[in-house]
Amino acid sequence: MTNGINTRELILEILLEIEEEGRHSHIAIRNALSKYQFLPRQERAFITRVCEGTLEYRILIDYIIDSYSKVTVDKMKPAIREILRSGVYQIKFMDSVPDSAVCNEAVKLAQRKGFYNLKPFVNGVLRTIAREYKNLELPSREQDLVRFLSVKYSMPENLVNRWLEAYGEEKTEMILAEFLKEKPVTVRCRIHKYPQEEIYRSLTEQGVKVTPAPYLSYAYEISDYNHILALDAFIQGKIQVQDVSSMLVAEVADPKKGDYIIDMCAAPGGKSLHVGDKMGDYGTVDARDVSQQKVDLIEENINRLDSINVQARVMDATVFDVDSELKADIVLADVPCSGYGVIGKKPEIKYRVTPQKQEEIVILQRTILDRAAEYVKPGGVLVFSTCTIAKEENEENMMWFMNNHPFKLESLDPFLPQELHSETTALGYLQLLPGVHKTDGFFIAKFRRK
Ligand SMILES: C[S@@+](CC[C@H](N)C(=O)[O-])C[C@H]1O[C@@H](n2cnc3c(N)ncnc32)[C@H](O)[C@@H]1O
Repeated sequence: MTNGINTRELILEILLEIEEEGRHSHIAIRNALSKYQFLPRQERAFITRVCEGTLEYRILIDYIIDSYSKVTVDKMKPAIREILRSGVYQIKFMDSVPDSAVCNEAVKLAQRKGFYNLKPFVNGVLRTIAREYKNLELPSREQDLVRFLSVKYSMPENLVNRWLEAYGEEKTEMILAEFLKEKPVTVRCRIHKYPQEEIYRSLTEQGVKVTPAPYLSYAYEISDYNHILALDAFIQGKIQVQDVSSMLVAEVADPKKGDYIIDMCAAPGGKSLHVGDKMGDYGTVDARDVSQQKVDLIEENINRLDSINVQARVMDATVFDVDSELKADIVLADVPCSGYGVIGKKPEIKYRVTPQKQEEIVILQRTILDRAAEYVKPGGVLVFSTCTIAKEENEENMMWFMNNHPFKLESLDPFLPQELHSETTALGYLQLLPGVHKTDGFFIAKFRRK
């Protein structure tokens, strides 16, 4: 309890918002924490870790609970289920909290939420688990590889199956393990405007731990700070939060001063602002997204970065815009996708995509690619990207695009660091896999109009 706020209750509220109302975890956590700005850093870190960890390890946690509880997780009331899940997460993964404290807090919370009768149940299940979980065996790897990987790495079986098929056992296990590792935040330094040493100094003077990010010299990984909104380098628009994989899009697009660039799906503006920066104060980036709410996010970033060559507007990328026909030097199609590449940062994604939704996503992506193709001027470039590792959204869409539009793939190698060069990058595309590469899962293909 701090300043009248009960930490466990806040955790329960956040988890219910994510599980019951379908809110994205990072948004639910951010909203809750910004309501209670006065919470000390340690408490904020605890709340964030328990919420993220409970979600990340949900399948393993449910396997543990179901092994010791008479009532299975799927039959429990949502609040009791989340109290138990977050309790098991703390017992299994957080040495800093004594098991007895976890049990006591969970029982008190159940009572406060009106489940007086269930106090003995919560107490019994958690105390048994605390005593015995170390003896519990995982499903047998030899008898059922998919189930084993699913429980060990908390990944739904259908996704494990698909990745085993696409990438084989070794890479799949690397990907699964990587998703569970904690990730630092990556930022792009706006070196065209501010010397990198000045940015480094500003961050470290505020106590931030700064380390070089992989692949790009102007990217840093930052940690050990309370709130990014309080960092001078952020407030002054000297840095932009962005994964290195996403920064590679602007590298590959290779804009020239004065280019006209259409970003079909731009919010919150990461790639638009990056290509804008690469053109100095020249050229125009026409940053579009489907709703005013999304465009507001782009505008917030344009204002913070004081960018003069990026303009945001509402435009549905599936609808043909006659005024854009054959006009753009570069079109960015960073299409909506299943997001499997960023499961490490947004763990709820793994529980949400169904086969039907997967098919709908591919149809939407192809519609946007059809429109994007129409806006590229002869000799111009289309960069297609996603933050997923699903083949149907990446390589299969790329092949489909080549068969249906007068474009050819173009090598990415001149724009990528040597260590990312491969047979496919020489052809014109790159599939980044978490654990195999040092970034989120991400796909980039570069096409030039014939
Ligand atoms: C992967 S995100 C884009 C990230 C962005 N390019 C960046 O680097 O910050 C995909 C975006 O597609 C947008 N979107 C979804 N459907 C769309 C449509 N029909 N037209 C335009 N944008 C759409 C979503 O609102 C979302 O902002």
